[in-house]
Amino acid sequence: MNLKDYILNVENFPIDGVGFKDVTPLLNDAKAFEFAINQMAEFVIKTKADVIVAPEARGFLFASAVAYATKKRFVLIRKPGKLPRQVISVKYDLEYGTNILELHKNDIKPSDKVVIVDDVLATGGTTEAIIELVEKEQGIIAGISFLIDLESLHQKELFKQYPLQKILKY
Ligand SMILES: O=P(O)(O)OC[C@H]1O[C@H](OP(=O)(O)OP(=O)(O)O)[C@H](O)[C@@H]1O
Ligand SMILES: Nc1ncnc2[nH]cnc12
Repeated sequence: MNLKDYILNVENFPIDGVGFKDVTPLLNDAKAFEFAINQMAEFVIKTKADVIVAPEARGFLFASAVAYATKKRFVLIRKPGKLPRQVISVKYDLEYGTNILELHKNDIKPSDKVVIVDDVLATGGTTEAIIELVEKEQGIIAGISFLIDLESLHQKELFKQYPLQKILKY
């Protein structure tokens, strides 16, 4: 199966100059979604991580399915004001704007082995923010899995110090 057949490029969304990778056709196809989740799950098992961490909103779609498939704990990273208990926060830059991400305090325990799952790697700002949040809680990054890598938007070596999965490259 060629998963690229299920990713649409939408020009000038959400702002002029951005080529937006729309993953909804992949989610709309049960076999394509299963195929993608199985590849991510294989990678997550190899990392021997204890915890899967992912950012809202699209990250949740993939990470919760991978957490279910691998029987791993799932910890949420959310945009500001969404998590009800005490949080730690970081600010970061996106391909289209800036953002803040938050993690519930104590969701990650010291020495937890953490794998980050997300749909798209663009500038890497989101993932860098997640790494900062995890490391503030003394978690250890055991791997990072992306469905899509937009290679022109970041340096080639980005995150190479970690076990890294990039299923589709553009
Ligand atoms: O590598 P980066 O430049 O940080 O970009 C990648 C992030 O951007 C998208 O999320 P977005 O913040 O658009 O939120 P959404 O999932 O709620 O649409 C995507 O799901 C990644 O999390
Ligand atoms: N070009 C893009 N397409 C889809 N998601 C993104 N997140 C950041 N940049 C993106």
